[in-house]
Amino acid sequence: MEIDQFISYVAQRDANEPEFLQAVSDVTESVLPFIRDNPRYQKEKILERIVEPERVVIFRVPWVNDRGEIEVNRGFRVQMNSAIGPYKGGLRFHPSVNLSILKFLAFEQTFKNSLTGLPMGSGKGGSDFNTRNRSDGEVMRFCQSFMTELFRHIGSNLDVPAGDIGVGAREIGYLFGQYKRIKGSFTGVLTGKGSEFGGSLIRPEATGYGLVYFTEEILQNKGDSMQGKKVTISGSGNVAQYALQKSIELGATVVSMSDSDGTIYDEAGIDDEKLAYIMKLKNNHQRIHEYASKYKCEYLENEKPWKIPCDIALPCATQNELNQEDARQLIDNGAICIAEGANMPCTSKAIHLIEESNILYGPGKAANAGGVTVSGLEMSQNSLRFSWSREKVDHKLRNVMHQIHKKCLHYGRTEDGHISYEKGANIAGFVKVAEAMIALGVV
Ligand SMILES: NC(=O)C1=CN([C@@H]2O[C@H](COP(=O)(O)OP(=O)(O)OC[C@H]3O[C@@H](n4cnc5c(N)ncnc54)[C@H](OP(=O)(O)O)[C@@H]3O)[C@@H](O)[C@H]2O)C=CC1
Ligand SMILES: O=C(O)CCC(=O)C(=O)O
Repeated sequence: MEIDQFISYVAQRDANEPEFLQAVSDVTESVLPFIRDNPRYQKEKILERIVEPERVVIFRVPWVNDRGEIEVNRGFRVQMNSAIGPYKGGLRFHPSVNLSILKFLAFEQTFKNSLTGLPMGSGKGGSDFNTRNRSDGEVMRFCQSFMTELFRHIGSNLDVPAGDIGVGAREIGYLFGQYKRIKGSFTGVLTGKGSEFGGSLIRPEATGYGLVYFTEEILQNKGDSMQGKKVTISGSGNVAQYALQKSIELGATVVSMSDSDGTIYDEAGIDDEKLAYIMKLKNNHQRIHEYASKYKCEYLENEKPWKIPCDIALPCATQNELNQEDARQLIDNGAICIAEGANMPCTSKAIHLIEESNILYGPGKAANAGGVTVSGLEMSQNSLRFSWSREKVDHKLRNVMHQIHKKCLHYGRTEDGHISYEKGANIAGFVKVAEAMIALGVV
């Protein structure tokens, strides 16, 4: 089968799902030639099966706001693939959430979770609920209503959600509280929990730290490192904050952060004290432009950070935030590496340009796998009824990122001898799930 043929087969069934089609197309480009060389995957129709979620649940989420009015949101859970373990993946609360976005995220999660080497299948869920400008009481009532339906579809051996955009420690706490209340039992049904009630140390830091560990791996493979590099980061949420913290710890200078209103450009570099201010700001749902007023740096209203000259760009906000033009600008300004903290932040055209330009590219499913890795470790600790130290979890995280890098090298060599991390991550993620699906029969 040709790539175009397969994409039109998927497009016929999922015509109104552009983000999902984009993710499928990116993966198919790497995986289809590999399948041609291994015809049993074709005979078993693995690709046709892997793009079809095992189950999708869509539900009504009615709740009462602070003015006593009823509001209604839509809830989703996409249970994508359970061949190698229980469904696992975050919940996103953002007004843009729809089925296409959640299916692309769940699809990416299939390959990412496989790459970690841990026994986790894939899923993703969420709601079009906007947490911005909502009181804690409103967020709590929304989360309770959301879980009042979701609880019947999840379980510690069935489906274990976590956070994503708009779902942090506060939301996970409310969701877990409601699950525990309805079920009357205390189980590890969510990850990213507070450390007081079963959460793993290092989970908040894990995606950002893992991203920088992976970036350091791909640089070291070229005899280079983060030391002394100028880094631009987009976003200012969970992933961005800890990517920044680890980058400065490894000797880099980070000069930007952003939110959906604009970008701050601090040429002097954002140090630990300034980061503490950003954490306080963002964790209180304020805007990043406040930083520019306080530290008297440049604020680029309604702009992304990609025109700022840098060595390394770490997109950590959202999908399709770095397009072909942005990639061109980064390359022309001398960037040597782009590694994805967000899921699918680079458009397909941007990826093609980056790969053709031979600068280093760390695809999200490898580079941001640290978050779900520590979620997997949280599940292990919950099963053991035990908590590991920060050092132990961090050591395991670092080792998983090292192993993911090795898998990318193994499958990522191209005909001209260079390493495509895109190809390597897609094929390495695919093989484990495909083998499990074959072993489990046609289910
Ligand atoms: N949390 C995790 O463990 C993992 C997260 N990821 C991915 O990382 C990315 C960031 O997630 P996370 O840090 O957890 O989320 P947060 O909600 O903590 O932060 C999201 C950040 O991205 C910005 N943002 C969100 N949507 C948009 C948009 N449409 N345009 C511009 N900026 C936007 C937000 O700005 P604003 O405040 O203005 O909304 C905020 O700064 C996502 O792609 C997520 O899927 C990947 C792996 C694991
Ligand atoms: O920790 C998890 O289960 C999922 C994290 C996540 O949503 C992701 O990897 O995109």
